[in-house]
Amino acid sequence: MINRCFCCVSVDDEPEPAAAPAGRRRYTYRHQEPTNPSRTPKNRSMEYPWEIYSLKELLQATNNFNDSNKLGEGGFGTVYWGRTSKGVEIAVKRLKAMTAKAEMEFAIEVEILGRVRHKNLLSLRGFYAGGDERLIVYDYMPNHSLLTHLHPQRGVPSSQQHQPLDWARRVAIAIGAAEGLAYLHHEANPHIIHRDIKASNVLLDADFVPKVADFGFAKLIPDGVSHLTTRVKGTLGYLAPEYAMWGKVSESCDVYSFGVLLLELVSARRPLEKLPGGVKREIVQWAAPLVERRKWERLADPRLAGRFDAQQLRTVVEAAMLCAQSDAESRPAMAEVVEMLRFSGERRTAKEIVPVAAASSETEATDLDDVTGSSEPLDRRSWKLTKLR
Ligand SMILES: Nc1ncnc2c1ncn2[C@@H]1O[C@H](COP(=O)(O)OP(=O)(O)OP(=O)(O)O)[C@@H](O)[C@H]1O
Repeated sequence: MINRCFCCVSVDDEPEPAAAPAGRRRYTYRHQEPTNPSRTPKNRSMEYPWEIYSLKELLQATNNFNDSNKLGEGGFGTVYWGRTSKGVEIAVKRLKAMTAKAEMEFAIEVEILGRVRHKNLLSLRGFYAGGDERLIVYDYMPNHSLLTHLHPQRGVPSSQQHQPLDWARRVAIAIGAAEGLAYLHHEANPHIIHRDIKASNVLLDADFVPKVADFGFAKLIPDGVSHLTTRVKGTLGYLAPEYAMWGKVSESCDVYSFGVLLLELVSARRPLEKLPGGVKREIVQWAAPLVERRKWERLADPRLAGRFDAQQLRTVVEAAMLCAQSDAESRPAMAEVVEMLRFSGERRTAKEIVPVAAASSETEATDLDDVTGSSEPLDRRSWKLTKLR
């Protein structure tokens, strides 16, 4: 059900709350995010400022939604770059068609983004809703989505493809995105499940600070409810098994998707690969045997050419594998993931990172020893052991 007053939209698409409040863990993770008092909101009834734009203003800003302003296209809309009369760069998502589904996405996005603010979440600047036109205005992210930095972009000449992200940047992106998600799960009130965590929904600002975006599929979780049963939305390759099969959605579905995203970030492999013969392989299936055999270096993006911190890589991959466990109950909470990743990020500064390619080929011959030797079970206990080493 959508309440169509967009300054107090309430959204509820066919939830069936399955109450299991007993034993629900509570986390005290807090981010330090001062709101900017210098901004004068047009809407003072909201905790966070956003504006109701006029159509004229957004037409002017985007040069009448000119094709040359197009940033990209998603399932529900096309996104355009624009500049406001005050000189601010914006991204405007224009809904393609006024279907009930599209309007639902619009309402959810505006509702959720209007109530959250965090350095790692894409900020809502405002919206326009009139006639058949639905427009959402965001901060413009000059470094586009993480996806464009990990995989070659179709139709883009090789000279214009992004340079590979260096290791320090990848770790910082992992930590930032985890913090944004932890805020949604543990701090936002009510808690929010994103439901579509993937590389194209992590945008990068001018300093490559990651911003989790695209809340069109998000769910608000009433207090005391551990999961909801709902129609499956999201993207193949990132879906937690219990969600894909039974539509059971909880914060741990996001944790699973985040695990897939971490593996993608480290390896630059697609979450779902088509093997010769048409068989599809998930990134977790690709990574698991390498993790079991402790072949950490083989998990790294070849374009890094060995320039990564091997210990840090191992910690990030371990965190990813914990997140992407098929048993939802065994997955860590995002607050724990943040802790694991922060620990890995603090281990070394970028300057200390030395190429390990030579070292990895040297260790190849002795790698087999690891299979029977010092391998520990990969669980939270093993992560704690790693941390203590
Ligand atoms: N604030 C922004 N700044 C810069 N680029 C953006 C911004 N918001 C979206 N984009 C770009 O616009 C394109 C379309 O985004 P959109 O969120 O509509 O779809 P998507 O995430 O690519 O696909 P899907 O609909 O499956 O989620 C993406 O390439 C994205 O990188």
